[in-house]
Amino acid sequence: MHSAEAMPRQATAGPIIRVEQLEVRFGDFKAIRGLNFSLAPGELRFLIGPNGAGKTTLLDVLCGKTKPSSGTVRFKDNWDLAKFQEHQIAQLGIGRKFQSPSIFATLSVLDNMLLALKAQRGLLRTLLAATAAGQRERAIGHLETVGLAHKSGLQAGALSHGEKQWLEIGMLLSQEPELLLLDEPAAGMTDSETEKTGELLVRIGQTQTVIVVEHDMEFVKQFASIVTVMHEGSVLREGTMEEIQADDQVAQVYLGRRTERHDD
Ligand SMILES: Nc1ncnc2c1ncn2[C@@H]1O[C@H](COP(=O)(O)OP(=O)(O)OP(=O)(O)O)[C@@H](O)[C@H]1O
Repeated sequence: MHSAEAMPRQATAGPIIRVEQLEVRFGDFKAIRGLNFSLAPGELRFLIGPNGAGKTTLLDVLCGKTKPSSGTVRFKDNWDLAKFQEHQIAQLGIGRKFQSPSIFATLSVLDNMLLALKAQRGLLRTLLAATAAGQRERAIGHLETVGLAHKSGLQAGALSHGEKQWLEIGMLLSQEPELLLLDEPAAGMTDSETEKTGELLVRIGQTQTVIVVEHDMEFVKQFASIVTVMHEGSVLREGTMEEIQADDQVAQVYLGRRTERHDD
C-alpha cells in the first residue's frame, strides 16, 4: 500500500516527470493520445498549443485530478502517479494552481498564508512543528517571494486580480512543492501584472520545477527557455521559442498559417 505522507522526499538524477505513451479517454474521445513527455528537475517549462490540444488534461493527470486510461506517469522515476489520489500527489510534492483563485476573501493576506502553512504536507508539518513566530516568518518569506509582504495586513478580497493570483501562488509555495503546475497564471492581468508574474515565475523556477500552460505568446516569448507544443493530445515539438517559431508544422497547427521564413 502506498502512503505518500509517510515517504521522505528523494533527490533524483533523472527526470522529475516522465510520461510514457499516455492516453486519456473521455468516453470514445481521446484527449491525450500516445503522449511522451519528460522534464528535468529545475526546469521552467512552458506548455502551449491550440485550444483542445490537451494541455489542461495533461496537468490534470500530473496532479491526479484525471487518471490515465493507459500509459505511465512517473514522478522522480519512483512514484507511479496513477496509483495515488489527488491529495496524496500534493503530499508527494506536486502543487497545482487552477485559473480561479481560491483564497479566503474576508481574511487578511497573512492569515491566508498562515492557513496554507497549516495545511502543508504531513511530514513537513511534523518536522517544522513550527512555533507561531516561525510560521509567521515563513509566511512573510513567501509573501516577499510573491511581492505581497507590504500588503500582508490587507483583506485578501481587496487585492487586485493579479495580486490574488500571486497570493495563491504564495499559498502554493507554502506547501513546499517540488513541482508546480500553473494554468494560465497571467490570464486577465494588466500588462504590468503580467510582467511581474513572468519575473515571479523565473524567480520561482530557480528553486522549483515549474510547468506553465500559457496562451499569451508574448508572455511565453519573454519568459520561456524551453517550450513544449502540444497538438491533438500529443507533443508536436519541443525547443526554444526561436526553434518553435521557425517550425512550419507548429505554424500550421498552432497559428493556422505558414511561418514567414526569411530563408525561403
Ligand atoms: N471531462 C471531459 N470530458 C470530455 N471531454 C473532455 C473533458 N475534459 C477535456 N475534454 C476534451 O479534451 C480535449 C482536450 O482538452 P484540454 O482542456 O486538455 O485542452 P487544452 O489544450 O487545455 O485547451 P484550452 O487551451 O482550450 O484550455 C478537448 O477537446 C476537450 O473538449
